[in-house]
Amino acid sequence: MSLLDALDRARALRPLDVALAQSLRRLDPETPDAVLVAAALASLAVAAGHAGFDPAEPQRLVEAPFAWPEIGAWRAALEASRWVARPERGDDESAPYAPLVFEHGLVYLRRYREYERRLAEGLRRIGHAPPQHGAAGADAFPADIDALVPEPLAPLFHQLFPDTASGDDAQSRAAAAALRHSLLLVTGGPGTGKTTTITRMLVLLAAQARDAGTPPPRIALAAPTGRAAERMAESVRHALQALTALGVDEGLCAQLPTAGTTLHRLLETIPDKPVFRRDADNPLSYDVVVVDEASMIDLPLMAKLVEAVQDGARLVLLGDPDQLPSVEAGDVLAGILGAASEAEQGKPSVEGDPAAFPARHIHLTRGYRQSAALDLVPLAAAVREGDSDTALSLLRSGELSGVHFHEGDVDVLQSHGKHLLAHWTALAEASDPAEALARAGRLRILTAVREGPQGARILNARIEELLAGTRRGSGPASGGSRYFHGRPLLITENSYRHRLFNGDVGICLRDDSGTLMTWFPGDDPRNPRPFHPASLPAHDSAFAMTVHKAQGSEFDEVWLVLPERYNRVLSRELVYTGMTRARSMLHVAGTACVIAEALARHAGRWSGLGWRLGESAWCN
Ligand SMILES: Nc1ncnc2c1ncn2[C@@H]1O[C@H](COP(=O)(O)OP(=O)(O)OP(=O)(O)O)[C@@H](O)[C@H]1O
Repeated sequence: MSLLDALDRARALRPLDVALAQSLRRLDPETPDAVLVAAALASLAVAAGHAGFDPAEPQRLVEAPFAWPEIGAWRAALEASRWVARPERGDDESAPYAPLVFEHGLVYLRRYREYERRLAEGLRRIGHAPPQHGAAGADAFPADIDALVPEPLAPLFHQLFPDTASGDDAQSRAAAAALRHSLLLVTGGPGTGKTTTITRMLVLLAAQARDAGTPPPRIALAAPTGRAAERMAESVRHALQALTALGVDEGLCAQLPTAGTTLHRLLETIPDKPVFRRDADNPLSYDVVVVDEASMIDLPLMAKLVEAVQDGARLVLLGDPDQLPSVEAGDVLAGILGAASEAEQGKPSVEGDPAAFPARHIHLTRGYRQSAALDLVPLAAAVREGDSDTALSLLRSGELSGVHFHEGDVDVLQSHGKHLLAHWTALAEASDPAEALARAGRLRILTAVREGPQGARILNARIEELLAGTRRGSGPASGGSRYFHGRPLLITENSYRHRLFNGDVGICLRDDSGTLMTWFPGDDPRNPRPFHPASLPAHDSAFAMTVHKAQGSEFDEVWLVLPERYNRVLSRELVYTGMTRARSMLHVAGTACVIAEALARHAGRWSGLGWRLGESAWCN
């Protein structure tokens, strides 16, 4: 039996992966099995979040033991195949007749290789163009931040960044760099001031335009999910309030947008098409595009975003590189950051050097949001570094304020049901939908997986049962309907018609007439938007949700529930992302063994973006 058939029989491949390989076999029955298997695995790799597949490590995709081709022979078969293109240079378009590309050790589906190439090209285009708004051209990192700030802006700069004088204020450094560079990456953990810094930078740009007598910069604030866009806009509004309180010119502050949008909305989706209205031929009419939660953006979306940024505009990407990468083919942020760091270390100046990747990367480390109630910093650092000994001893010590470890607890509903249930029953007692939504955000169970006893699906079903038990006898309307007063709902697909997006959470409540409606946050937090449950896009209960779905959200109290046994979705990024969703209290339930196994695993992805953006792309 061929390896392809063996993999298919063992259900190691998806039907789509097998269909791709079989179509190549049909078109050319002489196609070697090794090439067919590589095609199927390149397709499977995309579903697992990779851009391509490395034939040197097939077991990273398929754990079960198979007789994989010897790597030298496998590469030789790929190189000789008519189905496999081998572009000479990283920036050459690959031949359209070949469905596969073998490049820099990775086998790609052509479409994904092209996304990577187009993304690299787009990032270079943006980075190399001097920004139309603001001063262009600069030394990389002079010791004196003031040297980066044009003279007339200096007083405002010091008003916005009073700590600049200390010389090591990363926030002012980021803003000063942003004034001069078109492509800026600002990274840091939660609450390190990414949004605050960028808001101040945007005020500087507005001031610069005003001084120059040019129109104010057109600014877009966007994020991959509706919830993340909303949170970002909220942070911008807070930052602006703080600035006006500091005496910063209100007229300048008023020029900044105070609403965010999803990337899909920004780029303007076309129903049932994988392309957007906004693209290279019809670019976005913004001078500055600020995108939050960049770690969540997958390769195709990032490629399309970058292509739609007009010449001379700025692109500012904000994100936390230690969070989970996007579910879809990605780890795009990691690739860009890798190349940006190399560019910084290797080159004193990027101007005029076409080979260097022209991005500025500032990493913010000082946390400003830390609530006195939650001491997460040392634990998050140990998790990020994969140091399970330290993480476990911190968890066990009980010394971190607000952090509770329920070691070995595999059923939090059994052990802490009373506390948890009290929270959910209180949702039904809220005086109005806005209050109920605010209460719903106070506590959330986050799971690593969807299926299994510690998965979101079973936990939600059990919680519904428990709540039905508490409601029994409280009136005829409390019967067995899936939609009951006080049930929080999680939207699981984007619906532009409803303005509801994957990850949005609403709550079912009866209105004044007794009709059960589902309420979702609106533009005005005091006025949630009601929808009839039957009209909603795909949804689930939201008592418990996966860490993946919770990306971009925060809750006062998080219960991070890990599976009893190791599961391959576990990684240090997943644990870090789950923990850092907590604002004031974190509970971790799981075994030491599973935590150690999770922290040993890095959710890294196969991607060629790093080298493509680096110099090697130009001499491949
Ligand atoms: N330099 C500063 N001095 C004092 N407070 C600050 C400073 N920078 C940020 N903050 C405060 O820290 C909090 C978090 O800031 P901000 O929302 O900008 O962080 P963030 O990195 O964007 O967070 P997240 O990743 O959660 O979106 C805000 O309350 C903000 O006012």
